[in-house]
This record gives sequence, C-alpha cells and structure tokens, in this order.
Amino acid sequence: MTGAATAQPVVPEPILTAEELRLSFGPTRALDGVDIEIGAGEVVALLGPSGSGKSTLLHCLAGILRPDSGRVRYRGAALDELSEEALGRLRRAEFGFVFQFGSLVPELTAVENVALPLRLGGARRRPAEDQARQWLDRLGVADVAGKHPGEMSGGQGQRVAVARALVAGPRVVFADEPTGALDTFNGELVMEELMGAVRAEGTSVVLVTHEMRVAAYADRVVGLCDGAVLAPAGI
Ligand SMILES: Nc1ncnc2c1ncn2[C@@H]1O[C@H](COP(=O)(O)OP(=O)(O)OP(=O)(O)O)[C@@H](O)[C@H]1O
Repeated sequence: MTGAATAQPVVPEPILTAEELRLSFGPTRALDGVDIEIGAGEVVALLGPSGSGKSTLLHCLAGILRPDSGRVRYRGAALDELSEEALGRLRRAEFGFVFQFGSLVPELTAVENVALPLRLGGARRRPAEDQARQWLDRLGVADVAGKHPGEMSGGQGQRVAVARALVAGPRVVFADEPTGALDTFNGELVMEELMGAVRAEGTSVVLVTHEMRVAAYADRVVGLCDGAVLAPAGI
C-alpha cells in the first residue's frame, strides 16, 4: 500500500464494443473493418457524409444487422452467439430506438405508443400508461397524450418517440438522425430533451448524424468515411 491517490479512469467502462466489423451489400462495402467502443453512460456521435456507413454501423451495434465478419459485444456477450429470440429480448429490454421519422404506430395514441415497450415486456395497461404519461410530461408533450401521430407536429412526434425509447429504462439508446426531419428550432428542442433525459438516467447513446451541430451534443464524435473510422482530429 502506497497510500497514493488512484487516478480516476477517463474513459468509462465499455458497455458496447465492436471489433473489425465488415459488411457488404453486394458490391458495396458498407463497413470496412470498424472498431468502436461505447462507454457506460457515454454519448457517442457517428458523424459522416451520406453513404459513409453510419446507419449500417448503428444497426450492427444494435443487433439488427449481422456483420459478415467481426463481432459486437454487449456487456461482454457476443451478439452473434445469441439466438434470434435472445437477441429480440435483449433489444426490447436493454435498448431504445429513435429514428428520423419517429416510426410511431399511426393507429395508436401518443400514450399508447409510449406504453408499447412496457406492454410488450408484459406490463398491464393501466400502470404502463401511467408511466407513459409521466414520460410524456417529462418530454414536454403531455398535451398530445390522446392524439394520434397524424395529429401532431414533427417536433411533438419526435419527442413522443424519445419518450417511447426511454420509458422502459434502456441502457443504450440508438438514435438515427433523430432531428433529420425537423427544422433547427425543433431539432434543438428534441436534442435538449433527449440529452437531459439520458444524462439523468445514465443511459449510453449512439447518435447517427451528418450535422456538426447535432454531433456537438455528444461526449465523443467518431468520424466515418467509406465504411471506416477516421483517425481523431488533432487539437
Ligand atoms: N440494404 C441495403 N442494400 C444495399 N445497399 C445498402 C443497404 N444499406 C446500405 N447500403 C449501402 O451501404 C452504404 C452505407 O450506407 P449507410 O446507410 O450505412 O450510410 P449512412 O452513412 O447512414 O448514409 P445516410 O446518411 O445517407 O443515411 C451506402 O453505399 C448504401 O447505399
């Protein structure tokens, strides 16, 4: 024992790691040997031009796409060793998703949409909807609880989608161009609400964007080009 103070680790413990990911669609090499680590509670932006492989990488990290080679590990478990059923369970219980166009179910009201992940996890309707209302309130869209997606603005719909992504307490949120369909004002509102909620919950985020001002919300920006990670820019 030296009694010396131990330095705090700068990089949070990884929750999600990918090694040497490769994936082609026919002749198109979408991922060309990607290594990446996402820390627990860390917000990482994948930034790059159209076609650079951002969405493909997000889908591989979330276990939606299987890479041709390489491996994704979530809390140490290799996703390629899980059955489709186990992977589906993991996605429902541990991951949340926000996509560019909200992907809310048009036939359901906002509160029913937000309650859906809890209902799929086996929760009863009343407590699930009570919890959903709390999240709608937190995201500043309690007033649209009884409305269907077609009756909401784009910004309201995205905030409902953020509430749905967070309601079941995921450890990782995957957000693919979450503000891509919004104007600057509404885009910033959605990002502020998303970041406020994930910071409070200690949730990790993988955020796909091609906009610098959206990437600026992240703790770390990973640049992608032609399916490969760019070396970090110097100071
Ligand atoms: N399902 C698919 N079938 C065929 N090619 C695909 C498919 N998905 C992606 N690609 C191709 O793989 C490459 C990477 O696509 P990806 O969508 O990951 O890029 P991206 O950086 O997310 O682009 P964008 O910002 O336009 O969404 C592109 O050349 C794209 O055309």
